[in-house]
Amino acid sequence: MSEFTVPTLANAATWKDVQWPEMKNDLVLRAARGEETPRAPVWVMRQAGRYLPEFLAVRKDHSFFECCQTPELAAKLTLQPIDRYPLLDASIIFCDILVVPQALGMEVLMEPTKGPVLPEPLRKPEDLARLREVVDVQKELGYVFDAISLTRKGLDGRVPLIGFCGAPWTLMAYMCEGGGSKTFENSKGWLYKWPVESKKLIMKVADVCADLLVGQVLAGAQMLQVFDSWAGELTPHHFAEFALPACVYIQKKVRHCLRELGHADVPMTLFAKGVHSPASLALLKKELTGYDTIGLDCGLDPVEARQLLGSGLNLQGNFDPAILYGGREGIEREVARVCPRFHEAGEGWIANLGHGITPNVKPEDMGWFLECVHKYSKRA
Ligand SMILES: Cc1c2[nH]c(c1CCC(=O)O)Cc1[nH]c(c(CCC(=O)O)c1C)Cc1[nH]c(c(CCC(=O)O)c1C)Cc1[nH]c(c(C)c1CCC(=O)O)C2
Repeated sequence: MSEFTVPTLANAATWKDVQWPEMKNDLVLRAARGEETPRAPVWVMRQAGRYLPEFLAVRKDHSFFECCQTPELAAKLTLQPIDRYPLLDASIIFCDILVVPQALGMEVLMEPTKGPVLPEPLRKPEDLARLREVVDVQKELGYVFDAISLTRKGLDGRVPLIGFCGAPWTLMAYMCEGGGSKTFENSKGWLYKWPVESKKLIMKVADVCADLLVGQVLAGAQMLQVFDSWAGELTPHHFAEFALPACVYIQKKVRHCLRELGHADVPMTLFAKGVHSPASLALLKKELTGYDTIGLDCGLDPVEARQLLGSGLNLQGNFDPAILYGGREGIEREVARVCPRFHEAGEGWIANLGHGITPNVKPEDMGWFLECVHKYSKRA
């Protein structure tokens, strides 16, 4: 008996009959499989969002979660950057990591100035009883799957579609804090006060994350990324004890379920932001986590990271998001500086920022950044 339960998904039997448009650009999939590509494929975390006027126009009339939950809107927002920037090599589904706490039964609001707010955070182990015992991802998150299928059609093979989820520790932090935090007093408090219950919570979240990713693949996602945005807040010991094992569990469960469902494997990326200690990076080796690609934030040098991460693993990243405030010359100079570092690091490379694109970036500067990556990432 396997430790994993395959989720019940509406298209578990029918996905095989769907014929997707032929891929015109699969560079990112090739890099994610470890192939050396003629230039680095490029996409940008949070590429569909607040810096785009066409996004703001849609958001004027619809709340954030309404956008996530309405497949037509989510597909439209996902396609906006692809329509605007023909130099993008991947799309990422418009959604949010906080749909998983919602699926577990928690209320999540997106407040204009504060960001996410969870009005009733988990403050003690007894609060775990408030979470749904079993989560039917098809029922709770079927809208994500519908958005994925619609988007894949709308992409018409232009670029691959990435599905994603938040990592369990990052989601636990939101669920225990009730929103963003500077001190992480409640979530880290949990880890020290109630390590056993913390693991229970993290693994409960991990199961839903894995089911969500499996559903996304069956619906048409071609690559997956797990966002552990708050991994760097943990001590290396807690990262190894709580955060990383849950990400590894997700990787194993997703691949197991895809096999059981007769679906081909897909490349998986782990973005553990802020993880810089040599000991922690050494734990991210391919043979230890099973992820194909590791996302680097901009606090790491690609060559140094490669030494610690070992071979057989692709790197993603890691331009400073502030590069986009650097003007045309500044952008070009920095892209020209960073590309050789990735070439020296070797093996597969997917160019990206080291964290999400920030508000107030001028859309034309994003376009120039993409042009520069196309030019300077060419292999000699
Ligand atoms: C931590 C985290 C969240 N969400 C996400 C993360 C992990 C990545 C990271 O560390 O940045 C991931 C995410 N959020 C969103 C996407 C969509 C796809 C993409 O364009 O990359 C993705 C991949 C849309 C979004 N998620 C959010 C917006 C802006 C909301 C709005 O329109 O008001 C978008 C486009 C809101 C959000 N959602 C979250 C926060 C903290 C906020 C508020 C601050 C902010 O705006 O970035 C939680």
